[in-house]
Amino acid sequence: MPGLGPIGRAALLLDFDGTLVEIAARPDAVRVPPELPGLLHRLADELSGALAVVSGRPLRDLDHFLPVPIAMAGDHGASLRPDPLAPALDPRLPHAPAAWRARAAELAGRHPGALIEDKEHGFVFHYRQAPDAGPEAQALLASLIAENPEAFTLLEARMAWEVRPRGASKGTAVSALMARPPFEGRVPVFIGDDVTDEEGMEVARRLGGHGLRLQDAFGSPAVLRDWLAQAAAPPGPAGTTP
Ligand SMILES: O=P(O)(O)OC[C@H]1O[C@H](O[C@H]2O[C@H](CO)[C@@H](O)[C@H](O)[C@H]2O)[C@H](O)[C@@H](O)[C@@H]1O
Repeated sequence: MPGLGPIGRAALLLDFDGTLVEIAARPDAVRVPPELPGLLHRLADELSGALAVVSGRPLRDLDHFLPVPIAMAGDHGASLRPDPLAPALDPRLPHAPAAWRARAAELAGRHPGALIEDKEHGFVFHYRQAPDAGPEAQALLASLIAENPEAFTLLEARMAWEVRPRGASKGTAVSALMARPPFEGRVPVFIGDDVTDEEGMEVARRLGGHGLRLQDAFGSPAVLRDWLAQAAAPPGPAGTTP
């Protein structure tokens, strides 16, 4: 990738869905290339640990898809685990009322293909396989959030609407990561594909780094993975991580 300077000074902050892996029909149908976890592990080693996946996904999903000890921020910054070997930090954010989720589930039940994904503090209404449900879901969730707009906000994602607590975002995750070793003092490079990534990109730029939109800088997750593979040390014998 042109113009970023030596990779060794960077702190890499990578979105997951649509950036490291291609978008799939459902959240659980995402395909992780078998070499990706090992590649991220090697890159993290190369950067003395200054690599984090910063995702809207819960940490449990990230651990499932990427079973390697790297820093992670999940739930759009609401779950932060800067030290891969320590428990996640507890940001004390509010939890969306069960009644809101029940109303959303009732709407999803009327639209075959729509589904609800639970998060630690909120939930997502996915309509990729039920596109007609999108506007109705947006209206319903906006009306629910209007009951407590100081605590929750509605986030537009790719063919999905997410009820998210205020007080955390990919921007807050980037700030928190960059304020501590091994990220501190490095040049943040945030790479994402979605509107939900813009706050992360903005903070990376504000800190003197780069906020890159995958579509403009790489074109596709496969091209990004190739670039990361070139930046990483080669795998050890039989594909093991050195
Ligand atoms: O921040 P990210 O790592 O990009 O996560 C954003 C959301 O990604 C997932 O949903 C999206 O990807 C699904 C699988 O490709 C796709 O089916 C769905 O339509 C997309 O919205 C994930 O399910 C969410 O929890 C993340 O917040």
